[in-house]
Amino acid sequence: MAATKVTIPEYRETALDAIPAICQKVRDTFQTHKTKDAEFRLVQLRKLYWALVDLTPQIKEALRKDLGKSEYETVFTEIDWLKNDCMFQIRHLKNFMKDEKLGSPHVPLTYSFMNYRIKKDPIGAVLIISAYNYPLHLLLSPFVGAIAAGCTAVLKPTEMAPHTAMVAVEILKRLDPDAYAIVNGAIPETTALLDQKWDKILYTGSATVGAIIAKKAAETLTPVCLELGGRNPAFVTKNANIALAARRLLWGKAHNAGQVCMSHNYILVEREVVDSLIAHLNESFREFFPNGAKASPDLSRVVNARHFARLKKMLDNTKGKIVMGGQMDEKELFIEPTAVLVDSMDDSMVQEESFGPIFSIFPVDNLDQALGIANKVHRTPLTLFSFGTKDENNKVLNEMLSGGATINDSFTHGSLGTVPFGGVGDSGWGSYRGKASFDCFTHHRTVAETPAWMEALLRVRYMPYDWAKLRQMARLSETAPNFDREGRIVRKGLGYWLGVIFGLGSGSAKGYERV
Ligand SMILES: NC(=O)C1=CN([C@@H]2O[C@H](COP(=O)(O)OP(=O)(O)OC[C@H]3O[C@@H](n4cnc5c(N)ncnc54)[C@H](O)[C@@H]3O)[C@@H](O)[C@H]2O)C=CC1
Ligand SMILES: CC1=C(/C=C/C(C)=C/C=C/C(C)=C/C=C/C=C(C)/C=C/C=C(C)/C=C/C=C(\C)C(=O)O)C(C)(C)CCC1
Repeated sequence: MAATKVTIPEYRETALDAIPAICQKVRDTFQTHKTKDAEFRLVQLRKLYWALVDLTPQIKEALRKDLGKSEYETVFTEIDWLKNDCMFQIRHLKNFMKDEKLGSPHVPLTYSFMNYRIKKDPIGAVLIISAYNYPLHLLLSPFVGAIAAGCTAVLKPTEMAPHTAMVAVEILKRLDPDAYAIVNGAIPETTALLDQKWDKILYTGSATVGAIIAKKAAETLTPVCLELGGRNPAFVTKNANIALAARRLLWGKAHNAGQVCMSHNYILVEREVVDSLIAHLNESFREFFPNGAKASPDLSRVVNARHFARLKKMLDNTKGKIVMGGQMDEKELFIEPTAVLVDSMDDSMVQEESFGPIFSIFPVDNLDQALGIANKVHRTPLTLFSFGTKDENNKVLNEMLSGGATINDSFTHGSLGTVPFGGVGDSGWGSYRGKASFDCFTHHRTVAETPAWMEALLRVRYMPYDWAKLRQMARLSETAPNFDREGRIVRKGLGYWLGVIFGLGSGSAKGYERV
């Protein structure tokens, strides 16, 4: 069957002077309360699902043009991913929206008639700004959460994937035009958007720009969810399955040409197994790319000449030795998955975030040294990967913090769209995906309701104050401590029970025996 010709409109920035009105409309629509209705949300999610199906040829073509992304990866990690996002929210929305009743242990007996509950309110009109590496996924995946939560939204796709940005415009045309809008452009347009008042901003991109967004949002006390990058380490000990570690780590740097904020920047490997790791990396390379990486239909290209130059500079400046790959072609924005054996952690290959198909390998004496180094390079990376024994993997998890982590693989924790995904510290604030996407754009409002018949029971809170009533209430709600003043756990001894029986004890720590 002949392929249907696909046309994608030429990229056009949104006029700067049109931006305030676009944002105002979205804010006004939120105030109509129509997006709060469950049926409205479901219809929008269903429309989005079918827009993804109907515009599949355009999406594939746009991603091919923007990133040389293979059709396989486009379907796997953009189209199917987003369809699954829609289906997950559609299936669970009514459940997520339900009030959560608060009972024991949050609400003591004395307060139990006041119907304490958590009501799920949409946070308002939100702004979603996204990055280039999964240009549709990173734009629409949070958006699915915003629709499900009942928010209105303005989307700002990355200008670095212009074809995808224009397909996103076509997708948005299928949804409610008053509730959702798209603004295209780069820094001036994003700055104009940030000048508007938002109820929440979700930003995916570099830490440098993340700081600009957070600072601007702070001026109006606007909450932000930041999905940033990091210099992610992989730990490989001599007890790991080295062939498996090599194959899985190579996948992490070949997938989307390593333009994955979660992929490893450097591998810290115990000296005894360095040669074996390199040999297995090369073996896996030949397996993945039997006709060479350049001829492979599966390997994406680097997004643009600026990022190509950035990656080339990292390789040009390294004092290390290339031990896998190394080929590149500027005309095609092609860089082979490339490993560099370095002898210093000051090397350009370690100090900068790769965000491409290149990474470094640094030999270490032991895991303690590896953890010391990794904590110095970046104390709170987005991810880490550990290949070792159970104890070694636990040690890595205990002694280094990261947004997410995968044991014995590359970013499996981030390859599933239904579990929370996010950074920590300077690799990100907040998370989304699955129920976390709904929660990200939802205000969890505690609500209580006091029945009129309770008035007599509430005497304790009214003036003139009555100490007897207070003591009575305290007796009902107080829990006696099972610890002493030194913080030691104590268990009830004979003296305590005799006290209780003969009315001498008071339920205090008096009469307890130390364990
Ligand atoms: N944690 C996560 O989910 C992800 C994080 N990233 C991180 O993003 C970075 C690469 O993505 P890029 O698209 O290059 O990020 P970027 O920060 O250059 O651009 C992201 C967005 O910010 C806007 N922007 C750029 N400069 C701006 C400025 N001065 N003021 C206001 N807005 C501005 C862009 O138009 C774009 O929409 C890497 O550091 C990577 O680690 C990328 C993908 C996912
Ligand atoms: C085949 C049968 C079976 C078993 C199947 C199994 C176990 C399949 C496992 C598949 C896995 C683990 C697939 C992994 C896929 C990874 C993906 C899609 C990665 C996606 C990465 C993304 C989207 C990255 C995003 C990056 C971002 C946001 C960033 O830059 O930060 C059975 C079930 C056993 C039997 C039937 C046959």
